[in-house]
Amino acid sequence: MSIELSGLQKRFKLQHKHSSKQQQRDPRERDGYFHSVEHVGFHCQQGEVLGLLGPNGAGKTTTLRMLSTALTPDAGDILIDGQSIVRNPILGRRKIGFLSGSTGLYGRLTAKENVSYFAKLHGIKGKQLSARLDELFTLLDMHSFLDKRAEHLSTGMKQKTNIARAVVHSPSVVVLDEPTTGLDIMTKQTVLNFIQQLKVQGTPVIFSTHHMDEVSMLCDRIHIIDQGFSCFDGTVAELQQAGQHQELNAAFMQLLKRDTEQPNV
Ligand SMILES: Nc1ncnc2c1ncn2[C@@H]1O[C@H](COP(=O)(O)OP(=O)(O)OP(=O)(O)O)[C@@H](O)[C@H]1O
Repeated sequence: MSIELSGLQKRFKLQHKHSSKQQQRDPRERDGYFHSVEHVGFHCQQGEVLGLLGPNGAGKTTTLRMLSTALTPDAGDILIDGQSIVRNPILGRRKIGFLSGSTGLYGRLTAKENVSYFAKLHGIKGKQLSARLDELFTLLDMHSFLDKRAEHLSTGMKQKTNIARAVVHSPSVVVLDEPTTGLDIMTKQTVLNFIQQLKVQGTPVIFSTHHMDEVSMLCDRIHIIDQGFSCFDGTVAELQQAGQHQELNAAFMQLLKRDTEQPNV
């Protein structure tokens, strides 16, 4: 099981014309388009957890949305076990479990009904369904709120339900966009343990984060995107070396500083 992204590009047509020359322009705004992702590529193998890092607006969510097939790349390809999910998005939806920041739950349905509903859409039923639900509800510690309607769930309960929903069909690859944002310490730990469990099972996991503690705890490799470009790929030790700091936040900032000073390096 492996996933490989190469030469990804995505631009969005701008609605407004940028007028004043004094207004500071983002270098990615050109020819009436905003070039969110200019050149991004990385891979993730079986049993590997890849942390996707980058400053706000770098292009992480746009990249992950292409991975989830919600957006079609303008250029580049995404291969799962050698098969293109850009050319075959239905295959992509089956193979990838995607948690986005804005995944909505059906407010009138309970947590359990929400997850079951998505399982049934993937054709899971009967004993297989009950076993899978039970496994996920235990791993994500959801039993205490399964019968509450989604509209009455707390942020953490909603996030656990969203994660269960995203992975209910046992996808080959799991992609999580900032899975721990807004969670309390215990809920965050449950989510991190869940990612660790996926790793143990051999499922490649790609997740975006701004938290270096999660990176050092979980990630086999780190991929950094800056201003739409892939600018680093390596282990935690390699990031420390490249950024000339043991402390990961400092290494990250040093690396980006150097990267903006020498854009072609
Ligand atoms: N539909 C769109 N139209 C125009 N610009 C867009 C669109 N979607 C994203 N962008 C721009 O692309 C850039 C990258 O956005 P993206 O959400 O991928 O960043 P990010 O790395 O996930 O940031 P954050 O860490 O803040 O979540 C941003 O400048 C954003 O404003």
